[in-house]
Amino acid sequence: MSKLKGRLEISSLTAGYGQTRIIENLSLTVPAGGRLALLGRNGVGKTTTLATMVGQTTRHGGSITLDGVELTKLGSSARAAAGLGYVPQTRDVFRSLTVEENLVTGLKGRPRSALEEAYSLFPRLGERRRNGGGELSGGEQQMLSVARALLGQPTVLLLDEPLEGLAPVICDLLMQALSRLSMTVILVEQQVDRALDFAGEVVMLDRGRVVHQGPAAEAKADHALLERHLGVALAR
Ligand SMILES: Nc1ncnc2c1ncn2[C@@H]1O[C@H](COP(=O)(O)OP(=O)(O)OP(=O)(O)O)[C@@H](O)[C@H]1O
Repeated sequence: MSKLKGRLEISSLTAGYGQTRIIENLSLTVPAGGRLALLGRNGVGKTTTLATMVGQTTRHGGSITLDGVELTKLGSSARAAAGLGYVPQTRDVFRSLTVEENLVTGLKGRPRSALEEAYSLFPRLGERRRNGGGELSGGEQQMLSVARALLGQPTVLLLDEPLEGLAPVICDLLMQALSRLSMTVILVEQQVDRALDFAGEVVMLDRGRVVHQGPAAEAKADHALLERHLGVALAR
């Protein structure tokens, strides 16, 4: 049997935009198949952390390895080829292409029959395969964005606020689909309760630095911790 892939290790990472440093000396490890919630108040650097992993920021120091392969020396497309899948906050949907055409752009050389994986994960996309990307609801666009990333068969999936602006029933549907995945996932999310239910581990950021790291279930029960670092009060 082949060894499970997708061990991500970030060590002393400092990065930002040009000379502006947003994340400082950030270290975290996610085991192969692990699920990490990356949480923090607005503007603390969560998006910047994910964007740095995929090579879209200025890195000032530190390393990022995926299964021992140093990613920082690679460009964005080589990182994707190495196994990183990224669903940005902006939802990567081509509005002028149909759902199916959008999905085809994610095939990365795989046969067209692989599209059935996307339709089986999100039957709604199958029903709307001939609709334009611009005609979709916010929830359908998010499904499309996630499904397209998955068609590339990533070993690590990076999700930036996938639930933003979605109705609770659609959030349920999306989280159910995500919980069926077996790869490594880093989830940035403002819906703290859902993120902690999904993840095994949590990392909390404040002003670009790690201020808490530990099991998600313990964090969920520690209301003082959640209040201190996230400013949220979950229902008891
Ligand atoms: N392209 C950019 N150029 C310069 N500064 C930026 C850029 N993008 C973000 N920033 C700044 O970096 C800081 C961190 O932003 P980031 O989007 O990473 O935070 P976040 O934790 O993801 O916040 P949110 O929850 O609001 O998405 C903010 O001060 C933001 O203004």
